[in-house]
Order: sequence, then structure tokens, then C-alpha cells
Amino acid sequence: VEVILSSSKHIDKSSDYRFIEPWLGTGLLTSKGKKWQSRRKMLTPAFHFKILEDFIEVFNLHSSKFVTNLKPNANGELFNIFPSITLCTLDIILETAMGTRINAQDKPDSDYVKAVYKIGEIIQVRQCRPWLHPNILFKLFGYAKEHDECLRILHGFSYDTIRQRRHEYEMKKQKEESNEKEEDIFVGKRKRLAFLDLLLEYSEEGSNLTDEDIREEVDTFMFEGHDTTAAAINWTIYLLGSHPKFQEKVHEELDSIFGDSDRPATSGDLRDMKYLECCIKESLRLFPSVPIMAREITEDAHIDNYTIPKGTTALITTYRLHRDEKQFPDPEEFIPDRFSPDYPIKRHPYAYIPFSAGPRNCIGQKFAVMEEKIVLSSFFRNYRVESTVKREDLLLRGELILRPEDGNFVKLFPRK
Ligand code: HEM
Repeated sequence: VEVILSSSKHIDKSSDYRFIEPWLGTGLLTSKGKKWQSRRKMLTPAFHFKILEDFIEVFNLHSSKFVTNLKPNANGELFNIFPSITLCTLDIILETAMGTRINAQDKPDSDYVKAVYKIGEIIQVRQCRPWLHPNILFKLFGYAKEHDECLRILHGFSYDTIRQRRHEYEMKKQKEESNEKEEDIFVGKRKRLAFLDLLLEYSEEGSNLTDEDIREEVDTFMFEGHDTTAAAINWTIYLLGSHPKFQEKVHEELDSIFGDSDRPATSGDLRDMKYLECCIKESLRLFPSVPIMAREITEDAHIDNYTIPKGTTALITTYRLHRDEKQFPDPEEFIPDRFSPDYPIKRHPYAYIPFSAGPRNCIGQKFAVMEEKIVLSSFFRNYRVESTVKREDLLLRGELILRPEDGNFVKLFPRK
């Protein structure tokens, strides 16, 4: 894993990613060679801590909605919490990536929300069934029509938003040039830039990004930044719901930070959520949101005495890697303390890679952990959860993202 991931040569994704391309084009996740290099360089500053800090307000806002909407379920009766989590992370990524609010948590039936879920489903189905790979059969089996309808809705929404923001951006610039008082035309009460606005700025500063270039990147964030975090939040809730003692420690930590207050979380609070962070990391070990990655070996690679020839597809199964007994004794056990600084067993640097590693690692890693901490702390400040499915009965669906096959049925109880 280290030989492949640490290399600056084996950075091209394999052809397994081609079915996401109609939606994402060749944005950061799927692009190759020079295009990837220049985009990665351009986008890295957009994930600077100072920019992410500005998103805390968005994370808090939608987490609060998530907690409020769960209230009717906090009566100890069994319900599936997974859909509520995905709608919350969808609201968050829509506002941070595009600067738009569609309130998916209140309106899960909007065309855009439905298209995001439907296209994800179709891509997964196509990837797993080789007979659907050729376009002609994809069409004949009746999937292409629905797929293309989803694309029409998704791309239409992205282009409309880009055009509108470009227009706003130009108006703002004209005003600034004519020294008029700057008006707030961005989302929220004060100026907060979404990733899309940053791309428009880079474009104006000489990167010359077309609307299509911007659309690829914004759609990539929509895809990579929504299902991944939803799955990760879900697994932490599931595992803490199965381990009441660890959940109690999370409650204690949150009570020591927030007391009885309902105030939103700050970046200082996030730094103090040390035990919650261990739980998040251990959940991503057992259930990595991206369970498998694939690279195309572009020149012969050497691993010990073996040569992996150019043209080979290398699959990295993170799910399996994270269960190496030498690195993680009792690998199936949920032990958050594995990630505490005092834990005595040292691991190989490539033994734990939920966000991949090396030059093509996840650009959104810090964003994801901040988001997870805010959504989960909001949840555990308000609720105690009991998981009802035993680990041995748990069915996993490991495609692009590692999800529970049948949702996540839990019992919820108010803490206050
Ligand atoms: C818990 C949440 C997340 C996990 C576990 C995760 C994991 C990963 C992994 C494993 C990769 C490498 C994929 C591969 O090589 O095929 C990746 C790439 C990527 N992720 Fe994430 N991700 C998460 C959240 C996010 C978020 C929130 C964003 C954006 C806001 C994001 C944006 C990206 C992008 C753009 C890439 C492609 C990077 C490149 O190729 O240069 N991810 N992520």
C-alpha cells in the first residue's frame, strides 16, 4: 500500500471510476496527469483552516435542524436514522460547496435531492454488474434514460447556480471598483464564501476556469463530500449505540465542554472533543467510508521481489487493511483508545488510511472531521442512542461507499 500510495507516479485512477464521469466529468477525484496536478494545486488553498473555520456556522445550523427533526423519534421506539443523517450532510455540502440552501432535511422530495440519490444508486448498480458496462446494454436494460434524466437535473442545478454566482460576483466587483459600499450578496448575514465562490475568484485571477470546469469540481465536492461523511457519522452512531460505556464517556466529555448550554460549537470546542475524535477514528477504521480504492499502475512497480507490470489495476482494500491483527490487536473490537496519544502500540504509517494517503489523499479530510464533530456532538449533547442490530447480524453494502444494507435501526432517548 505504501509503495503505491506514496508514489508520485502511480496517481492515476483506474477505469473503475469511469461510471462516475458522466456526473463529475474529470474533476479532482477522477482527473489524471497534468490536469489533476494543476487542479490539486489550485484547490488546496480552498481547504485552508481559515476557510474551513467559516463553515462552522453552516455545520452548526444544519446539525441543529438534524437534532430538532429527530425529536419526534426520541421516544424509545425503533426507527431508521440513516436517511436523516444523509439529508443533513447533503444540506451541509450544498451550502458549503455551492452557497445554496435547499433544506433537504425538510424537503427530501425535491428533484435535486431525489436525483442525487438516484444517480448514486444507478452508478453503484452499473459498477457491480459487468453486463451493464457497455453503453448499449445500459440503454437496453432501461437504466440510461433515468440516468440521463438525473444528469439533466443535477447539471442544470449546478450550471444555474454557477451562472447566478458569477453574475453576483461580477456585480460585486463592479461595485467595489466604483467604491460603492459593499453589499452582502452571499449566503447568510455576513460574507461567507462557498467553494464555488473561491473557484470563481481563482478563475478571475487567471486560472481561466470555464463554467464546465467549475461544475466538475463543485459536483465532485457534492459527491465526495456528502455520502462519505453521512456513512462515517452513521457508523459512529451505530458503534457508540452498541457500546453504552463508551457513549457515556462521550456524554461526559461533551457535558464538560458545554454544561447545560445550548450554544453552538466553536473551533475551540472542536479541539477539546478529544475522546469523540478517538471514537470517530476508530469507527472509520472498522467501517471506512471508502472501503476500496483503485489505481492504474502507469509504470512497472516493485514490491519486495515482485514486479507489478505497467497497466495493472491495483486495488487497495482499506476495509481489509484496517483489520490487520499485527497493527490492530483484536481487530473486530471497537476500541476508541487505540487512537489516544497514550496507546502503547505503534502502527505502521500506512496501516490506517481512511482518507487514503500520499499525494492523492482526501483533500476534504479536515472539513470532514470538523463536520463530523459538530453533527455528532450536537446529536450526543441531546440524545442517548441504543443500537439494535448486533455486529454479527449487520449486513454491509460495500460499493463506492460502505453503507448499512438495511439502514440503521436505533432507539433514541432524550438526555434533557
Ligand atoms: C469521512 C469523510 C470522508 C472520507 C472517509 C473520505 C475519503 C476519501 C478517500 C479514501 C479518498 C481517495 C479516493 C480514491 O483514491 O479513490 C478521497 C478523495 C477525495 N475526497 Fe474525500 N473523504 C471524505 C470527505 C470528503 C469531503 C467532505 C470532501 C469535500 C468537501 C472530500 C473531497 C475529496 C476529493 C475532492 C477527493 C479527490 C482528491 C484527489 O484525487 O486529489 N472528501 N476521500
